[in-house]
Amino acid sequence: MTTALFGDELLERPRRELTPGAVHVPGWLSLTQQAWIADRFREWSAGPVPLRAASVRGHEMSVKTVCLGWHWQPYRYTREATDVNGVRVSALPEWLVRVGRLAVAEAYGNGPEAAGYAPDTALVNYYDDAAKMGMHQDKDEISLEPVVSLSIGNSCLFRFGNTETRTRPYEDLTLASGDLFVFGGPSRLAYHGVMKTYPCSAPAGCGMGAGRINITLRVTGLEQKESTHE
Ligand SMILES: O=C(O)CCC(=O)C(=O)O
Ligand SMILES: [Fe+2]
Repeated sequence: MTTALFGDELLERPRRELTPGAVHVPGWLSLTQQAWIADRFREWSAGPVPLRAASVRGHEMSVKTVCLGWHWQPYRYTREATDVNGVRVSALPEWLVRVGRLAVAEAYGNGPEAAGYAPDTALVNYYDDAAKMGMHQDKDEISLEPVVSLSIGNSCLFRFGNTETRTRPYEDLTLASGDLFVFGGPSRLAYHGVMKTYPCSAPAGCGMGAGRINITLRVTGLEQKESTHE
């Protein structure tokens, strides 16, 4: 059927600004880009700091995370993964900084904000079929520059709310493989979470046979330079 070949996905899921500064762009990454990033994910997962579930008050999160540039642990950033193996995390690759700039340009237009966007960390989350993430704010960064989110693999039910409470008003939307979501400006500190993922929903060719990955690029606002003597 040609409707499978030329699907209505993008018509059904138009690009949209949910709240001021929060922009969802479905299908932003091509399948080739997704599969290439999925390969990088498998490399990052092996170390120097392996993919792990962070512990919050003694309980492991269901999501597993590997970090680049800065290591996130509840609720701070360090260069060394002191809660895992004490080793320094890999540098944030230049190509991800570039993807971040392209993403901000896509969301807000190709102006000075995009040109000056300089993420210094990436949190790469892996969700198995049971994993979810409760409503939270991304507020361990000093900077209020936008967060850029990229999703690959299975779709999820993403909840994006308001800056005041974990509760309504919020909106539920699907983040599918290849989707871009940028939240900045008045929405930068909005509560958000992943209610569930949809097993077996990943498109063929995206590079993820199972599970979902989400990469968030962020500006920590911590020291600018990586020290050069290490
Ligand atoms: O997986 C997602 O789409 C969101 C991840 C997230 O909110 C986070 O890492 O802080
Ligand atoms: Fe978050």
